[in-house]
Amino acid sequence: MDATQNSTPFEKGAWKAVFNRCYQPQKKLFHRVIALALTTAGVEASFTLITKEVFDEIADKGADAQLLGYGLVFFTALAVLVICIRSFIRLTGKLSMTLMYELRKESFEHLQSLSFSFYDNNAVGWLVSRITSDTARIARIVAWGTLDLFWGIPMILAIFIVLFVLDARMALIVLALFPLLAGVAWVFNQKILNSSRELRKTNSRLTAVYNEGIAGIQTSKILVREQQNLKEFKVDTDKMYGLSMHNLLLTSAFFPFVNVFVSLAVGIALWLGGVDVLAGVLTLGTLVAFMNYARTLMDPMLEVSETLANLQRTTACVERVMGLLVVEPTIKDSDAVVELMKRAYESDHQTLDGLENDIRDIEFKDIQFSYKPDEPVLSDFNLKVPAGSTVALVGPTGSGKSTVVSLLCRFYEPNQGQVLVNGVDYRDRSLLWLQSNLGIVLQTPFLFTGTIRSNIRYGKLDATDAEIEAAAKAVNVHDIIMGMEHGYETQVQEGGTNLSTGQKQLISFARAIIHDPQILVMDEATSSVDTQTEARLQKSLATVLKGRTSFIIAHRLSTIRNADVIVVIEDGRLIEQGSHSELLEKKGHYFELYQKQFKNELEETLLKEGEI
Ligand SMILES: Nc1ncnc2c1ncn2[C@@H]1O[C@H](COP(=O)(O)OP(=O)(O)OP(=O)(O)O)[C@@H](O)[C@H]1O
Repeated sequence: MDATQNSTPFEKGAWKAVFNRCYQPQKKLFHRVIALALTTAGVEASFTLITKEVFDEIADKGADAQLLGYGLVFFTALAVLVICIRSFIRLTGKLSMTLMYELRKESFEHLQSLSFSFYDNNAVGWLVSRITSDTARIARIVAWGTLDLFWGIPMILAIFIVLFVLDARMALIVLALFPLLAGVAWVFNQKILNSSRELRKTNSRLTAVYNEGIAGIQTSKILVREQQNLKEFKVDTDKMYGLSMHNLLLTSAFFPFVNVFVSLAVGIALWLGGVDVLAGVLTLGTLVAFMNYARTLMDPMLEVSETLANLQRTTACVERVMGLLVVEPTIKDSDAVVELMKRAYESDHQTLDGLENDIRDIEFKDIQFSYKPDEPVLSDFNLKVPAGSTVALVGPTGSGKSTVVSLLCRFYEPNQGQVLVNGVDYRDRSLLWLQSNLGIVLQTPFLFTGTIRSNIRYGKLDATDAEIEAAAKAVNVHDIIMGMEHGYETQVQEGGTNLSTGQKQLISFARAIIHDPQILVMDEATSSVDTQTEARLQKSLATVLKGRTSFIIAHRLSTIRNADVIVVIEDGRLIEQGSHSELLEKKGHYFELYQKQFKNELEETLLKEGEI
């Protein structure tokens, strides 16, 4: 199942699912919040009854009225109320934060397990919103909504019952007004709901404009787009302002309306009750109780209707987050492999799946692959590589070179055909075994926030400092790191903005080889590094590639020339394969490519080497 921006697979039962997920691990906390909500409702409702008794006592006994007992009960109830309020604020806050943490952790862990194809369909910004704002909203509404509903509904019921017990006729008259109030409140809520929805949409657009404006500031400046950006930004901010004002007007009209309405109910109670008190059929205490309850009833009613509206407003968030959590990774270990891994674990086998660890050869056999149906990217792709060889993948842009290495790394799996490791389909081996034997250097190096040391350690979490330095030395970046003020402890800023692309590239190279992978995948990316870094990379390459099976998307002639096998790909097909001299001799596609693309580079190199 796929959770894309445009569709959520969880249309029904999303609330039930999210509530179960939240409730099960936090049962105790939920029960405590519910107990506090019920106690608070009971205590609050009892105040009016105490007042009634005081009035009746005074009306009955005049100056002889005994009020001390009532005072004590009143203060005890007050003390209990204060303790309840303090406790529910603390516990509901704790519940809300715990739920948010758990939902975020679960979503994040789940996202990490998903396959690349999932990320092809879901933008990063959209996913970040799900993990941050949606989870926070859900946690808040689940925790505080539980409190409000378990306080509000029992309170409303208790007041209804007391009013009927006190005087059924008056209770009916006062309560007859409430369906009207509920109707008007519903209309207001719908209007506020619609305008809030529109407001949120505009806000998302505005955030996107902000993001683009800031992230793409350099491009905007170069293209002199600032004025246009400002114009677009103004349209959205004006709309946001208008919608916010509309929302404010609705809300500000709603509360005075509610107040007028409640006062009307209280006035009717006063009028009818007053006549009855004068006629001696109603006690003064009961009249006061009626007026108080009619007023008090408003709070739980408003709270419950607000909570229900919030639940409705949050349904879309719940569907999105739950939709995300039910997406299954498309690439995972089969049941048979899981069984193999279980047996290997029990027998303490050296590899995760109990099969041989040393890679002897890798073969792409009759591979057909497409990212989207009916748009083939690789067709009839066949290639067998003995261990220890360096394979250079060359070909025009978009020909399928990166796709070949994505399939090798099992980021995607072939639609047809097989990738065989030692003659065994890699789907019959543990995914973790394969990926822990891979070292990857991408075209655009990515470093995490943290120190340079921790970034290299990502490649082998238990690496010692000596191993980290050895890896850095192997790729010729040790002296660059030592030249920095804080050496290996230098902090890498978000996105590695305080390092040059070349430095990032070399550090990610050290990270890729620290765990001594059997297979190394490299996107050479000469375009993004300066000549000095290129020279460093070049120097280290011979040592690093030794004894490994390497797949290099090669841009540099020197790498291509030194590769054991050059594979020429065009339109997703392997059209030529051989060593540099073999392919030149053949005077085919590689020769043509060489003439067009690499000859200038070769001449420059030869000039440098003084050969001509
Ligand atoms: N994630 C993806 N989803 C859909 N199509 C993709 C995806 N990645 C690549 N493609 C398409 O597959 C084809 C091959 O792309 P690939 O990146 O493998 O080519 P390449 O030879 O590595 O190109 P370059 O040298 O420019 O990096 C291209 O048409 C590309 O648009």
